[in-house]
Amino acid sequence: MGVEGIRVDQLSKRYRYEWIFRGVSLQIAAGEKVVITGSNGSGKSTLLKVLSGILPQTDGTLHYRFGGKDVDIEEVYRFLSFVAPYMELPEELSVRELIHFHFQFKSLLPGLTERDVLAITYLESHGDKLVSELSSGMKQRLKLALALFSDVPLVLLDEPTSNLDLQGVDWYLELIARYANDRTVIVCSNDAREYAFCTKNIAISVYK
Ligand SMILES: Nc1ncnc2c1ncn2[C@@H]1O[C@H](COP(=O)(O)OP(=O)(O)OP(=O)(O)O)[C@@H](O)[C@H]1O
Repeated sequence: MGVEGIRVDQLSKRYRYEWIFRGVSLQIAAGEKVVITGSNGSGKSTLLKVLSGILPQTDGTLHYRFGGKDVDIEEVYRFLSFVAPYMELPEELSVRELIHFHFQFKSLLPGLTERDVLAITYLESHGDKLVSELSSGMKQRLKLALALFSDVPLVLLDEPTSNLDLQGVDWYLELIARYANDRTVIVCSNDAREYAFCTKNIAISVYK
């Protein structure tokens, strides 16, 4: 029986002739908090996308085990939520509609309601606004809340505090502490504040 979490063996990714990372082997246990660090353009987002199953690797293998079962790479999206600057929200829905829509596909964490999601994101008075009408910080809070309030074992966060002010960063850290305790979190970041809770560091430069 495998260990709960993610196991990666000799993972490599190349875009045309450019190797982005080579020979990444690691084990991420269930509940572990991991940060991927590296300079701009070093491959953090690429590694996160490969770990999520969105992007195919060039070489190597990925094994996922969640809820006591091995999970196929094609099915892994069901077990994760993903926040990234390059992932857009549907702009034509209202905030309330988007929350309702999202939680038809992912279960809400037990004990929470869609109304709680609005309240916790401080968007109660903006529920009828279109997503396109939100400020960039409001959109980021909404993205983070949809991801962290989804009942999934794996949360992937690429630059989670982009567009957040200092208060927003504190809000995000509280959310992680309160709702992500028992879940695996992988953060791509170069901002120490947003990964202070991480206990394992994957430095992309090691795999060049
Ligand atoms: N779809 C693509 N096709 C070809 N090359 C790509 C593609 N996506 C990314 N790259 C290249 O892969 C390298 C790593 O990009 P990536 O976005 O993973 O870096 P990053 O560490 O997340 O950067 P940043 O800190 O700026 O967000 C860059 O050289 C980039 O140009």
